Amino acid sequence: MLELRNAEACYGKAQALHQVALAVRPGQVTALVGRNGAGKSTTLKTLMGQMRLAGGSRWLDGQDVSTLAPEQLSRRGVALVPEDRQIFAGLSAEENLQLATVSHGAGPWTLERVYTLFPRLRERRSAQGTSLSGGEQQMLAIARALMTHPRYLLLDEPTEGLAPVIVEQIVAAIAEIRTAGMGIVLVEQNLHVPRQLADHYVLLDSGRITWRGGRDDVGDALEDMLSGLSGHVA
Ligand SMILES: Nc1ncnc2c1ncn2[C@@H]1O[C@H](COP(=O)(O)OP(=O)(O)OP(=O)(O)O)[C@@H](O)[C@H]1O
Repeated sequence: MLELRNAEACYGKAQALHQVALAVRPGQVTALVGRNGAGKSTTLKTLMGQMRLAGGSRWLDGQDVSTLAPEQLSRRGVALVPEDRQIFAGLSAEENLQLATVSHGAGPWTLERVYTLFPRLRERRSAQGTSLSGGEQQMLAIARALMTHPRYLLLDEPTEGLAPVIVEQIVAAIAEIRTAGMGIVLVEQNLHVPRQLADHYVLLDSGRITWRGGRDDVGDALEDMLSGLSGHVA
């Protein structure tokens, strides 16, 4: 289990997270929802060790890993797919994937396995990062994270701005990864994608968790809370 216990995080003097408690379990998808600026990305960065904890703690499989750097957490099986994807533009799709192999070695995820998950990437394996579409870049970003052999995968708005047909492919891939036992945190601004995947929901507002519930608890109330907060929920 990957956990934050009463996590606090700050940008300079501005506190972005207040007492955030979150547990990510193997084989389950936790959806982190909330409006722009609510603290969703900051929560993922705090799970990944990219944000220093100003208070509280981070735990991985029962061990306090509050002071570990992102590289150390990556080696222990945590991977973040950032909102901007960070594809190496001058490298081919396959070279982007091979870089992860260089840094993390062989393991359960191989080129063959990620190409089976995302057949489009096999077709585009020689294409430069710059020539990939937004959807292909997102698939590549997820595939590259998988090549680090994570047990916990943190996805920051993986379907933002993508065509519905691509969104469905990414949703299907996330569902398959979950079945393989991955613990997943899915950040989204709306409920469309989480409704197809999430076991648990956490609503963030101004850096605080203001609501949490299971798949069966999600109804109009959460929809209303989200639309009341953001005004542009799908
Ligand atoms: N690099 C930064 N420096 C200063 N403040 C930041 C920085 N990144 C985020 N913040 C602030 O921290 C708060 C939480 O931002 P965060 O990006 O975590 O929200 P979010 O829910 O992911 O929103 P979005 O959907 O826009 O990505 C916001 O008030 C934001 O302005």
